[in-house]
Amino acid sequence: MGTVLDDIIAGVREDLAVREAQTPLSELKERAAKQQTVIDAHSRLRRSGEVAVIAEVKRSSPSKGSLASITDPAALASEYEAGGAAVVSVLTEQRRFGGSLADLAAVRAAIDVPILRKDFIVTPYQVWEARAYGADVVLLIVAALEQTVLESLLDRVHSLGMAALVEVHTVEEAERAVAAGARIIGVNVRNLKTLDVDRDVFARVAPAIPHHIIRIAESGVRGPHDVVEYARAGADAVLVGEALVRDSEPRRSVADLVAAGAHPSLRAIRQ
Ligand SMILES: O=C(O)c1ccccc1NCC(=O)[C@H](O)[C@H](O)COP(=O)(O)O
Repeated sequence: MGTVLDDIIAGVREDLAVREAQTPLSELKERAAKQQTVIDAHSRLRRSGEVAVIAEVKRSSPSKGSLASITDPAALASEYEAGGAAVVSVLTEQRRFGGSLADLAAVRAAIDVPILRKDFIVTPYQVWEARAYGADVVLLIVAALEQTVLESLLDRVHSLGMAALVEVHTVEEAERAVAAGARIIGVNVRNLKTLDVDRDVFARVAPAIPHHIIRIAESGVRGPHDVVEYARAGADAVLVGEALVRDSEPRRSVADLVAAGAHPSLRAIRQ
């Protein structure tokens, strides 16, 4: 029996085959050429003395089922932007997360901060899709990719002027990400094979990531306290989904997380 991650990727590949049959790569490239220039995510994610917040648009998940209906993803993303999010993450996987490329396009039309296409990217076609629908950053999950595929996808992303959030869960995966040339590494404290969340994973894995690489703590943020804990363990940024989509005041909650990450007590640690 496959892991949750294997099952998700099998579904992603089936859906991808349908889209590839419907939309030739040449059409995606034409659409990509009409997009505004890629927005630089690096400079937004590493600000001296501050922890950046990546706020996620996510309707459901394998671990929690339905989280929020999110009838207007653009309106939610605008709230995140107004609250001070450095980057907005949009889940585009449909089967397990309820997302779509239409969500990505709608969010792109509404906000000016960089957008992360959060999906299970296994082919260059999906990188072109991300750019064609307005993303500036894509997620590459080390556990889902052979090393040579990871390296060639990273090259494709960088050649388009985009950024890649290279996601790891173990020290070994972090070493693979560094060897592949990752410039941004996210430590997901959720094990994508078991779905267990263990916030201590970040502190164990982060030391394997050199300081010139941006370090992001992904998952398990419940409020400002977790931002501070991740910052103390070396995070440049945090990625937050569930806590924000379930919140009745997402703008204020993002602002609270941003304020926690900018607290003067963290400056000494982060400079
Ligand atoms: O969220 C899941 O259940 C999940 C399962 C399998 C693969 C990926 C999954 N989630 C993606 C993420 O890692 C999160 O959306 C992201 O890090 C935010 O996490 P959280 O703040 O805990 O919602």
